Amino acid sequence: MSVALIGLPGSGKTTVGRQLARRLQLPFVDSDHEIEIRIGCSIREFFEREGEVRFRDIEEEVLDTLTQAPAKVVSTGGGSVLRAANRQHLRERGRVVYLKSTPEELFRRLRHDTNRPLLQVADPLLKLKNLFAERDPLYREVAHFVLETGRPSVSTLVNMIMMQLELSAHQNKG
Ligand SMILES: Nc1ncnc2c1ncn2[C@@H]1O[C@H](COP(=O)(O)OP(=O)(O)OP(=O)(O)O)[C@@H](O)[C@H]1O
Ligand SMILES: O=C(O)C1=C[C@@H](O)[C@@H](O)[C@H](O)C1
Ligand SMILES: [Mg+2]
Repeated sequence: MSVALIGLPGSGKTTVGRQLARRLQLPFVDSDHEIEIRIGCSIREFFEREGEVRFRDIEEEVLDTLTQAPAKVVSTGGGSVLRAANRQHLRERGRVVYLKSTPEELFRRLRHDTNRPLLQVADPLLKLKNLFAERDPLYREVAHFVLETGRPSVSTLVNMIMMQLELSAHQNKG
């Protein structure tokens, strides 16, 4: 069964997803990366040229494909939960882990980053606070497990996810 990681930009979906895939011996796929292959340019460029709605259409198609067999670890784009179709595909077709981070923590991590289009604004911390307010309820709705990313290292987070997955596999059997 596939595992999808969801959360705000910078919450660690790609970093944690890669290590988790290694542990589970499953292929790792980053949906943003798949989208960039498909559009033939960076997401940032595409956002500027074609706008967000076109981007979300392509994201929906890519997620529909990635949530189907074969099993894999999927690190999703931060906005993947905005569309109901994506929420349904993610939740019903696999296990979903929400990497929950505070806006302040993300701001510290991403201050110097220029690749995340939504954060190229005058006040990125305010933007992160707004994104959190809008999306945290959606992430929680979709997730089977929620992990706070504040203190744990990446490898601790991976261990915690492994434990949750094993626990839920046992519960499903019993
Ligand atoms: N648990 C953690 N503790 C400390 N730093 C972390 C942790 N997880 C990720 N990071 C760091 O935060 C930054 C963002 O991580 P990453 O690129 O994996 O986030 P993401 O969720 O994939 O972001 P995006 O949605 O924009 O693709 C990276 O520099 C990464 O090394
Ligand atoms: O949070 C978002 O809406 C986004 C996050 C990135 O992962 C990309 O998917 C894109 O930049 C949009
Ligand atoms: Mg990523």
